[in-house]
Amino acid sequence: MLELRDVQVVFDGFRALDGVDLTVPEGELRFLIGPNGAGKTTLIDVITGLTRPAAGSVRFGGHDLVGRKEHQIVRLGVGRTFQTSVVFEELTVVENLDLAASFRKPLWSLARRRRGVTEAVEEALARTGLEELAERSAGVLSHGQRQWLEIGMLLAQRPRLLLLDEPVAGMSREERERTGELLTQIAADHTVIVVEHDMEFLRRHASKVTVLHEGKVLVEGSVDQVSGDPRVQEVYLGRRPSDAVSERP
Ligand SMILES: Nc1ncnc2c1ncn2[C@@H]1O[C@H](COP(=O)(O)OP(=O)(O)OP(=O)(O)O)[C@@H](O)[C@H]1O
Repeated sequence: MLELRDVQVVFDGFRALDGVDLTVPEGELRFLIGPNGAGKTTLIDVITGLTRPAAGSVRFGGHDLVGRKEHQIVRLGVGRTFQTSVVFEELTVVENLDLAASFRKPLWSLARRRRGVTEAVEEALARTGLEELAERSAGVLSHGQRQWLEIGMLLAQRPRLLLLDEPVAGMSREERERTGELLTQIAADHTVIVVEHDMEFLRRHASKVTVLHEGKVLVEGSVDQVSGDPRVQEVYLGRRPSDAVSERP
């Protein structure tokens, strides 16, 4: 379980997070939305140790995360994707997965490792449906396949909590659908937090949504509750039209 209490992040006097409380039980697929600058990425940065909060607590699986280094938080089972790609284009799909899997391991185990594909890599390939492309260079993947590879790289690190930043951005309709199914499958045995703007995607795949606004949790609930809430409609007015949550299909 992930639990944030009264988390504050201040950049040069500006409150990027202003008292965030958030509880995500184990095995939940939680979506995080909010207008530009609401604090979504900052929230992920705080959980993963990239940004240290000025106040508040972040607990995960019985551990206090505040003050820990990023790699220590990875070892506790927290993994994230970034908006920018971390895939090595000149390596194959399986080599990228293998490299990602080795990040969490101590050096001695790498030195002793047998040749061949580890169980974690095998599993990541199967889950993301990339088996057929395992030996292809990552540089030739389509945009969607590359995003799945990044999710696979995260899975290969065997995290318990996955934080995904806009995983369906730029994907085709069909790729978005597959990604939605993939996230639902992953959430069967992981806790997953997804930052996503695409309301149509949320309607199809989200059960619980947290809306951030000006560094605070504005509303939390089902997609229907959230999109029907006048406060949510108000904060999205005049912003990116694609974010207009009042639109109905
Ligand atoms: N390192 C930083 N230094 C100063 N200000 C920052 C820093 N990081 C973020 N901010 C500011 O904090 C606020 C929240 O930013 P954040 O990136 O968390 O928002 P977001 O909800 O992820 O937005 P977006 O949808 O645009 O990605 C913004 O006003 C941003 O300009």
